Amino acid sequence: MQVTDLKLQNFRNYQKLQAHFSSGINVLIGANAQGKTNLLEALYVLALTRSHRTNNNRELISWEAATADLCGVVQRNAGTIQLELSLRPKNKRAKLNHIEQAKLSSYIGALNVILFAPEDLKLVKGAPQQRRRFMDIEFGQMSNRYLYNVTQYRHILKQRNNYLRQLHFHQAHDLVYLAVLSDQLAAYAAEVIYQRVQLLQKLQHWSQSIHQEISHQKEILKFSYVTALPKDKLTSVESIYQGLRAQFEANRDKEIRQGATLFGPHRDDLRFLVNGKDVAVYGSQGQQRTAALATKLAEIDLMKEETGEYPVLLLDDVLSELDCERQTHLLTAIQDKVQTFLTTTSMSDITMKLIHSPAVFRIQAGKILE
Ligand SMILES: Nc1ncnc2c1ncn2[C@@H]1O[C@H](COP(=O)(O)OP(=O)(O)OP(=O)(O)O)[C@@H](O)[C@H]1O
Repeated sequence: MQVTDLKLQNFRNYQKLQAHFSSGINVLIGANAQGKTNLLEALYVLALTRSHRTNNNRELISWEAATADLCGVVQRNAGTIQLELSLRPKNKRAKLNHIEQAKLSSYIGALNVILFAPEDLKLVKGAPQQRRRFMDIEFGQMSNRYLYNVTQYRHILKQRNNYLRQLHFHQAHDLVYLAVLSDQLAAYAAEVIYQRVQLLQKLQHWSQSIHQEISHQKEILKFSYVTALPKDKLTSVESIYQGLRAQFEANRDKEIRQGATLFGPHRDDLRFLVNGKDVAVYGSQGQQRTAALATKLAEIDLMKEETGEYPVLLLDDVLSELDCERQTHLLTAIQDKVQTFLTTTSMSDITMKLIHSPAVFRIQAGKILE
């Protein structure tokens, strides 16, 4: 799929923008603080209805405005879709082909994007939240079922945590109600965990071959899903559900004491193994970056496998973070295959040579200079 046109009104430092993009590599070039990342962020927000940089809509709306409007035309195999998103400080409205979508989950998926920023190179070593977020964002775009289950899970988790706190402070006493919440939570959690395990297996398949190539066939990358449940319980939704119910039951007093849910997808993690060793613990920085790069590139192929189309790739200043060999891998993997938006303050001659006929956009103070 590709974004052919984008219109922005009062989004960050873009008061008004109208742009037509190439189906290949779009290079957004400009000095610092001119709006390159803001433009990538606009595409990300248009796809996912939320930003990767903030949870606060107010920050996305230009300082002097009350609403930000984003409109994009997306070319897909099945035809053209127009996406419209209107952001206010406390709410948002999304339309597909002029029809308002009551649920954001029916809007998300019309445009699939993969964002790759310098902090993604820390995916392996960074905090567990980063890896959970990675799974939720990417799998949520690939699968409506995942998106639905993870949204419901978060909703019930909030309720259950509130109720555990009330029990802790003796403001509530009904343990039957807690059991009902535990059951509901275990049901959604089981779906999320099962799908994570399944999709990670597929992602591993794609990332292994990319990783082997970058490491010159010397290393094998594997993913391991980290959860408090025993591995043999991860084979079906039903056995995960039963396992979680048993955990909630066995740890009821502990959870009330702590006033929080201690088990479930919000506590799980993802580990990267290279030749059987945890690369976050034993790997060099280079190995950790290679594992992260292979994983991000594998997402492109997995998304194609799951949705039938390549996503749009957003590369925020990552080329400067990669050495020449990894840059070459990245650019050859995406070239002539995936529509890409790439921000940079300057392009080296070597990089420019690697990109076939790039469309170059000069960004200055929230404007694209022709
Ligand atoms: N809500 C907003 N309204 C108006 N301007 C904003 C808003 N939010 C951010 N900005 C401005 O956007 C600019 C930053 O743009 P952006 O993050 O896209 O930089 P960049 O071009 O990617 O630079 P760098 O190369 O340093 O990353 C800053 O000048 C900032 O003041």
